[in-house]
Amino acid sequence: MKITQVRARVFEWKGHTVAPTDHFCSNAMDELWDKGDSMGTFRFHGWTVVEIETDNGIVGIGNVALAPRIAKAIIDQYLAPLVIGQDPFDYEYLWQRMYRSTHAWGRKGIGMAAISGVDIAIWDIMGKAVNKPVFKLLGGRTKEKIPCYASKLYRTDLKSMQEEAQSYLDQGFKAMKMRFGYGPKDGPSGMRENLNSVAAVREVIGDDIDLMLECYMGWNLDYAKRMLPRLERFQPRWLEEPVIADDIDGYAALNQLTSIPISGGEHEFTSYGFRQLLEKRAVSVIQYDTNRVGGITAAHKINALAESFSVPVIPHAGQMHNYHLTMSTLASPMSEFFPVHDVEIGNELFYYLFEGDPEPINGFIDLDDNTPGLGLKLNEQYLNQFNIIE
Ligand SMILES: O=C(O)C(=O)C[C@@H](O)CO
Ligand SMILES: [Mg+2]
Repeated sequence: MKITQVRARVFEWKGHTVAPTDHFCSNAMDELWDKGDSMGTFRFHGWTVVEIETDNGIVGIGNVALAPRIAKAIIDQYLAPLVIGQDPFDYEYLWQRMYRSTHAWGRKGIGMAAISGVDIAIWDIMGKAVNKPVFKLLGGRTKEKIPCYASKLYRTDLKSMQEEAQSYLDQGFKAMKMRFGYGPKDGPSGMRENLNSVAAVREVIGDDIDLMLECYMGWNLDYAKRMLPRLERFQPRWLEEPVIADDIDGYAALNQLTSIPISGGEHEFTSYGFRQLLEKRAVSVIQYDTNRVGGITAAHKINALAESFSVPVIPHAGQMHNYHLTMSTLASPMSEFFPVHDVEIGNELFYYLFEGDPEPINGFIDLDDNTPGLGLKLNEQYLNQFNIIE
């Protein structure tokens, strides 16, 4: 079997969106005097869809969620010529070919995200070619079904957050993640706001539900050091990305500071990046996203690495490209799940683009043993609501 064509298309949402309100979610821009559209650091309303065709008619589908127009240009100009004419089963060779030939500029960030999209499509082809789901190619089913946590609870008024938390309980979720709205610039009153929001959610969910806390890199080390002891009484399952992704020593300091596990890795790349995080004991939970970290080929290696350090892997986002990895390793006890709703941040855009993602039932998702590949196809229903760049 040979790869004959690589097609990268950008899908930009032009349909209805919900605008985030002020203090919706702390983020890395909050430290600057002129934050500009700071929400833009994590809001993305476009996606790259990669379709790779083979000479026996199989089409594999991959995706990239970051900087879609740049990802498309990288795939078109650099990556497609490297994989066309090659056997998709040589996935490790093809990964190294893409990684090494773009190494000067591509090993982290959007270069690696573009490689991820191609790699995911290659794994989809392999699954379809042998008529097996991708998780069977990665080691098979290690759990009856995958527990997942509801991930939204952006900072709004506390009553709305409480109602939202209650809705996840009603749907049977046993874990959920909330976002902080305030950071260092907001002083003691912002600290109080942050603590009040956690108290409000805990009040509704009680002590028997796991609660994860997300900073999205919107704090700094000093602020996080002052917040962590104050948060201990809420017993969070983890505190996520308190500082910017490059401050690995900061993560390590915070991870040793209190009983609260520090999580990260959503903005880290390849097994080399994760080896650093693990060796420095910088994170207690690993959160790569397969569509950035280097695809399934890289994520599979990181799972093995994490297993040897006894650090759980709970990938960012969930969604099919991550679920197959979670299903096939004991290193991964759980998945994230973005509730389906109107387009707001962009995380939920995935469901407008693709169909086939499993719906959670009572806080669990399952994968079908008989659906070959990743099990995704383009969702025709919303195609006319996207500006599609060929
Ligand atoms: O789900 C996460 O971990 C994210 O970081 C999502 C992002 O949209 C910020 O909340
Ligand atoms: Mg996160």
